Amino acid sequence: MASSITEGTSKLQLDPETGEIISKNELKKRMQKRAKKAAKAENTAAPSKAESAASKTMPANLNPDSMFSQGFLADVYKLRPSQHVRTRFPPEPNGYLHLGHTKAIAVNFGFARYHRGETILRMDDTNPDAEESRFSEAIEEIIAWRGFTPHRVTYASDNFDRLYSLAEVLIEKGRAYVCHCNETEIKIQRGGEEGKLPRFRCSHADQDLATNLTKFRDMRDGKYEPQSAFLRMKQDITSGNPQMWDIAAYRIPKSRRPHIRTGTKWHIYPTYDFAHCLCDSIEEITHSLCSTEFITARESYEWLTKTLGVYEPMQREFGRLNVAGTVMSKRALKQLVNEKHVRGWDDPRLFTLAAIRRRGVPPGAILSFVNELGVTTATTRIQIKRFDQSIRRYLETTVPRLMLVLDPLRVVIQNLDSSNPEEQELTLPFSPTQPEFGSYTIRLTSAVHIDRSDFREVADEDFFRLSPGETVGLLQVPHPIKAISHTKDPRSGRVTEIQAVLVRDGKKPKAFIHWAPEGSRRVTARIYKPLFKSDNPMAAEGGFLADINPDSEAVYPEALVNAAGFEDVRRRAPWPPADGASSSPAGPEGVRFQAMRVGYFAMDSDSTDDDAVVLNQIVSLKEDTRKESAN
Ligand SMILES: Nc1ncnc2c1ncn2[C@@H]1O[C@H](COP(=O)(O)OP(=O)(O)OP(=O)(O)O)[C@@H](O)[C@H]1O
Ligand SMILES: NC(=O)CC[C@H](N)C(=O)O
Repeated sequence: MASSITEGTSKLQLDPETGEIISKNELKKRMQKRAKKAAKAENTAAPSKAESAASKTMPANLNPDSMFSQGFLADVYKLRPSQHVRTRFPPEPNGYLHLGHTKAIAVNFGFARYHRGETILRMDDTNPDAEESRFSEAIEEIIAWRGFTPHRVTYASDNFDRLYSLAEVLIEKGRAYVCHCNETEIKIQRGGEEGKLPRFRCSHADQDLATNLTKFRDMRDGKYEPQSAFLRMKQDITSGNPQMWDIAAYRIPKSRRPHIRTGTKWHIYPTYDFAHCLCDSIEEITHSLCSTEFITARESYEWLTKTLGVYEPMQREFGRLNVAGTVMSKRALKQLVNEKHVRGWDDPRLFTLAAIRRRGVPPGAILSFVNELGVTTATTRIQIKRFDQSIRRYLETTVPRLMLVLDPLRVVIQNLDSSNPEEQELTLPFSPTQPEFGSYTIRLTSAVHIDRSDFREVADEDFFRLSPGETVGLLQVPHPIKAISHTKDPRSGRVTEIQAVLVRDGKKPKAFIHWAPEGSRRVTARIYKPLFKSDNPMAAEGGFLADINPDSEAVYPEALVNAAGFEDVRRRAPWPPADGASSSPAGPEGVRFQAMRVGYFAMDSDSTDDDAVVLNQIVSLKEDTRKESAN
């Protein structure tokens, strides 16, 4: 009995346009009808539709190695075919990592793994004004969640003593000087406002070595006011590359804020341009892979290691990953959090990695998304829906299925045969295609709950679900039900209950709907839409806050899910079982499932130990084409 139900329902298909679960034949008919209609409307397809169609046909799990075995990253390796590859991922601990960073993580960790090398996670902590320990802790933790294990975790500040000595060496080589010019003076030296006037060096560049050394030591010893002196590298002021115009190596920060690791030990801090390449050199990085905004910095990177005669790593740049329809800048995120437009840095509507994790996206899905995009030197700007589509594809075969009724409406089945256990005890598979996921039991009770949207008070020939006098299948139940009457709340006019019967000898219904038996577990379900209305919130009229979509979160506090099935899914979490998250303890978000006809869900961290379960929708089951412009 159970197996015949399983077989029967595995032939049912989701109508991607209406969200209904219908028979294969019915779907075929509908598809033919739509194809005819589409053929008539030829040449009218918008580019965004073409993009989404292309992404739908993309294979779910590309060979993860192809990113390294061919194309840009293979060429990078050929430029320096090292025996022992060592890369680094160098975030500044001044905020939370976001979706864009996943590309840099995948590139650096993946490149080293592919070449049997190793990756250092280096906190680029050269600016005490902006950095906090909580960010470096969060970065370490989220990298572990992504499934990557750094060879070592280092800090640029580990090398502060060494960097200081190298700065003195640079002075001794006559390739650095202490300068006291202000911003306006420097601008003039660099060709004026428009950069068209002749460039020249200031008189400080002519100071002798001893003066420079003394002044630099005075800077170190706190004898200069903030911004009254800085160490400049003596590069090539005639170069066409502004990164070679005697850029800063050491500075005295404006605020005297203690450093997260070295406290008040230092009055001076190395700049990115001085510290980054030298930390790469000290750590013997072979391939320093970063995003393309650092291309112009490559010349000074190479100049510095060469001039100092230290080990020379190779820097190469890949295109950034930008996401349309959201904000990722730290300043904007901070404002959204501080002004409580969202629940926090990990609000599932944001694109920080913490938010993506909380939403329930598995780390494996992120990797497969980056693989799909590939790596070149071109910037990739993706729509949120492309990311969602990739996650959907990943989850389709990796998580179990349950039925979740968001907005329950009670249906009394008048003629249930309680003496016939076969009619009541149903065994449901967790997946129609993955028998190893197993099954769970559900009881067809004399009253069940369906979703309010699956009932219409007036029958309509285009509505295949429940309406008076019409039949509909309950997913996995052998016989369909027919609505015979319903009651309403006289004040609100809302339908309160439906009376129905099982139709034991009728035709196969055209559509099937999900349901929950009496005694189901009540949960709160949160459904998300994009947080912003436009594609480019930062450019929106009135600023990004004015662009917030007021309907970005819908909460269903009375949702119902079958208790036994849910408990089993929860007990066996994380789903997918081997998703790369093994180095980090499984959080509530590992409890993932497909709610049939509704979407993919994961348990939220707001769920409490006393069993109040909150669910987040990870992604809908299909792209929401009604809100094309908002995603
Ligand atoms: N959108 C992105 N796409 C690809 N790589 C990125 C992106 N943003 C940052 N990276 C890379 O991640 C690494 C660490 O970056 P870090 O956090 O210091 O950058 P950032 O530019 O300050 O980031 P943010 O976007 O948060 O301001 C760098 O190598 C950088 O090239
Ligand atoms: N070269 C790089 O990877 C740059 C890293 C550096 N933390 C930054 O400012 O983005």
